[in-house]
Parts: sequence; C-alpha cells; structure tokens
Amino acid sequence: MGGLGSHVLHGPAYRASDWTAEGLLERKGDRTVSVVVPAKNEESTVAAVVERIIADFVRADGSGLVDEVVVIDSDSTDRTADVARAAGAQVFSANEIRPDLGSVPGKGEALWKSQHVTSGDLVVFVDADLVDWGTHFVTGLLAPLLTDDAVQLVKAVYDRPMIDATGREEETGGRVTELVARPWLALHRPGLAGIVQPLSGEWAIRREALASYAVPVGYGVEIAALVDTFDRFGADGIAQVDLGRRTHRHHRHDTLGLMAVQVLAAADRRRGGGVGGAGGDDAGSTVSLTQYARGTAGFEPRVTDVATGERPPADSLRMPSADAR
Ligand SMILES: O=c1ccn([C@@H]2O[C@H](COP(=O)(O)OP(=O)(O)O)[C@@H](O)[C@H]2O)c(=O)[nH]1
Ligand SMILES: O=C(O)[C@@H](COP(=O)(O)O)O[C@H]1O[C@H](CO)[C@@H](O)[C@H](O)[C@H]1O
Repeated sequence: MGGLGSHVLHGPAYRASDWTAEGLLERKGDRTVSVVVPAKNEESTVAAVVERIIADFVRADGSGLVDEVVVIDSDSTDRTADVARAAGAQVFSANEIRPDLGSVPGKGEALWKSQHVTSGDLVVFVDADLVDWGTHFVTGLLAPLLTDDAVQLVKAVYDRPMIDATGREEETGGRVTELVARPWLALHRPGLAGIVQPLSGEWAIRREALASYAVPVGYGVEIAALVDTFDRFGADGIAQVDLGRRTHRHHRHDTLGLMAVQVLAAADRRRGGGVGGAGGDDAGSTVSLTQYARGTAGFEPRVTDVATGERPPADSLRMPSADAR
C-alpha cells in the first residue's frame, strides 16, 4: 500500500490491525525506534502512556519494537517528571537540552530538542494527555515506515470526540483543525485535502526527514512537518493510519486562539513553498494576540505574546564538544 498519493480522497490507507508487533519486529532489522512524549503538566495521564508503551514494546535486552521511551518535560509545575520517570521513561527537561541554544516555551521546542537526546532512526510522537487510546497507536504509526521506504511521515487518524466535564460526548474535537488548518490547506495545499487529521499529535517520522526541517517552537510543529514533507517528498511521502478513537484533555477556546496563531504562523511561512520554513533560528520571535473578557469597566483586553519563531533544522547544528544531554 502506498502513502497519500494512492489514497488522496479515500482517507487512511493503513489500519492499526494490519500489523502486529511481532510482524513489525521481523521487518525492523537493524533500524531503531524512539517514542517521544512531550509533556507539560500531565501528571495525571503521562504514567499510563509511558507504562503501557514500555510494557508492550520495550525489552531489557534491546530486542523490542521500541528502543527508547523519552518524555520531554516543558517546565511542568506539577509532578510530571517524577511520575514519568517512575513509569520507566527517560525524562529530560526541555530547557536543559542544548542549553547553549537557549530555551523557549512550546511543544515544538520540546519535539525539536528531543532530537538531541534520542537516537532512533524512526521517531514516534505521542501526546502525554491521552485518555482513550491504545498501544496499537505505536504499531499503527510505525507500520508504514517499516514497510514502505517511500513513506517519510505517518499521521494518525481517529475519531476524536469532545468529552465535556460531565463525561458526555459533545461534537467532535479538533477545533483548530476544522477552523484553521483545514481551511488553510484548502487554500494553499489542496493536494493535502486527503489528510483526515492534519494536526494529530500522534505521528511518526524518519529522523533524517525531521532533522532537515525547521521546527516551529509552538503548536505549529504538526502543520509544519506535514507541509514540509508534502513539499519535499510529495503525497507518497505521507501515510495515514486509522487508529480508531482518541480522547484527550481539551483546552478552553481562548487558549486555542494562541494555538491558532501558531498554526497560522507556521503555515504562512510555508505558503510559497520552500521546505523547512524560513530557515535560521528566530526561536524568540513573538506576535501579540489581544483577546477580551468583560471586566468591571467593560470589555478588557488581555494581550498575550505568542511564540511564533522556529528552530533551524537539527542537522544544521554543530554538536557542542560536551555531551548535549
Ligand atoms: O509547551 C508545551 C505545550 C504542550 N505540550 C504537550 O504537547 C501535547 C499536546 O499539547 P496540548 O494537549 O496542550 O494540545 P491539544 O492536544 O489540546 O491540542 C501534550 O502532551 C502537552 O503536555 C508540551 O510538551 N509543551
Ligand atoms: O486538532 C486540534 O484542533 C487541536 C485541538 O484539539 P481539540 O479541539 O481540543 O480536540 O489539537 C491538535 O492540535 C495541536 C496543534 O497541532 C497538536 O499539538 C495536538 O497534539 C492536537 O491534539
């Protein structure tokens, strides 16, 4: 089965049930696999994510499907790091990785820095706030990369219902997907109309491809990787796998406004093509977003400086003489 090119309008070309871990192990050969879990204040869910993946796929003698599970902690103020470490993950604080390059807040910063403390030829990203999910997410995401050399990036596809405070399923999730990412793709990359979940936080990629991309420091990391892969490798470089259903912790709408700025900023840098965004390291760039809430004196502005910068391709950086860890 091919990547998106052979299934542009038919959604995911792969299903999680297509391959078992044992079957993929036979295809793995000498390739290595890193699972990276970005986490910010996820003490209530990160342990289950880490423990289940380690239990199913990591073996002490290194013969398992997954070679390392790494949590990148983004300045959590709860016990995320301790809980993740107790669950068996290697845990790194994002701001302690490559301190020579400084540190900025953001999910993309965490994923970019993970490249400096992991070694897998294939990298699987899994959010730390997952609630309804399964370890078939890992096998499903790895299968296209282990069985089709043309595939560079694998995107998860799933039902993603919004669960309200009472546990009732409301409308489907993916609010920034539906209101920002999909419209932008329709306008500027119609060839990606077949991507069902362009912003899915569960994805897998060949290290070599990721290391060649500039990486937005915030929530633009997913749209950037998708567009950069499409621009460089075409539709056949992208595969989608149906993982069934996923629920996670949801942000309030106003917080998603910040995410929307970051998704748009990353996409707009790529509007005219040119893989890897603008290049260079402007990680500290920000844009002011003004939102409003009614106060005692009427509607009061609330201004947030949103990080819209990008890190340069990891393979463009000289490693310091000392260990980067
Ligand atoms: O600065 C950040 C922001 C988010 N995250 C993690 O990235 C994943 C996705 O973020 P979030 O849940 O906020 O996004 P959503 O899935 O709600 O769009 C989660 O595991 C977060 O803990 C992170 O590591 N650093
Ligand atoms: O898809 C989306 O619209 C956002 C928000 O999802 P919800 O509206 O909270 O279900 O969530 C995704 O987008 C982020 C930006 O790419 C990713 O980092 C998240 O992992 C992903 O869940």
